[in-house]
Amino acid sequence: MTESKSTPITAEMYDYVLAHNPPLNAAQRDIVELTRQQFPDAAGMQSAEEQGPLLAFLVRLIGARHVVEVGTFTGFSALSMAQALPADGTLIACDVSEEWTAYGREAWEKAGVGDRVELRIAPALETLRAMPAEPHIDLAYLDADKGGYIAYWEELVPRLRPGGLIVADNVLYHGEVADPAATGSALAIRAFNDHVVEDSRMEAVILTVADGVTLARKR
Ligand SMILES: C[S@@+](CC[C@H](N)C(=O)[O-])C[C@H]1O[C@@H](n2cnc3c(N)ncnc32)[C@H](O)[C@@H]1O
Repeated sequence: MTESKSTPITAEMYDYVLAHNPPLNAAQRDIVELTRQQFPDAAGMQSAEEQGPLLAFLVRLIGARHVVEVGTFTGFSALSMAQALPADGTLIACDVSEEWTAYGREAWEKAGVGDRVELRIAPALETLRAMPAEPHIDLAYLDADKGGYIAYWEELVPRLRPGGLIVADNVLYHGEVADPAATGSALAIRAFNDHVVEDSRMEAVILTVADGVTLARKR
C-alpha cells in the first residue's frame, strides 16, 4: 500500500483551516445555521463549510457565467456560486424537493442573487436532457443521488465548454469507496470514479477535501 503524505485533519486542524479560509458571509452563515435548526437530521447533506468558498473561488477562477448544479437542498452551494457569478451570470439549480429548495429561494433572494438562480424541480436527468445540446456550460456541480452521477456526467460533458469544469462531491464516500465490501452509494461512486478516469475528453483530479471532491476539466 502507498504511504499517504496527506496531513490527517483533526478537529483542531479543521478549525484552523476554516479560520484561514475566506469566512462565510452573512447569507452563507444564515443558511448553514437555518438548515441545522430546521433539518437537524438532514443537515449533513449540506456541502461542507469550506466548500462554499472553494466553489466561489472556482467560479471566479474560470470566469464562469453559466453554472449548473445537480442537487441543491437548502441552497448553500448554489448561493456560494451565485454570489461569485457576474451580475448577468446564470445558475440552473436542479432538485426534486420543493420543501428543501424553498429555503434556498429565500436565501438567494435575501442575498440579492435570486435573479441569477433558476430552480428546476424535476429529476435532474430530465432537466439536463432538456438543455441545449451545444457546449455552453462553464461549471457544473454534482451533489445529488450518487447512483445518478455517471448519467449526469454523460449529459454534462458534451454541454461543457472547453476548459469548463465539473466539480463532483462525495467522491471518497466517507472512505467507503476503497472498501472491497462497499455497497449502495459507495459502490456507485466507485463506478463513477472509474468512469471519470477512463474519459479521455476530461482531465480530472481528486482533492481530499471534505468528503472528496473531483475537479474535472474539459480538454
Ligand atoms: C447532498 S444534497 C445537496 C446539498 C447541496 N449541494 C448543498 O450544499 O446544500 C442532495 C440533493 O439532491 C437532491 N436529489 C436527489 N435525487 C435527485 C434527482 N434525481 N434529481 C434532482 N435532485 C435530486 C435531493 O433532494 C437533495 O436536496
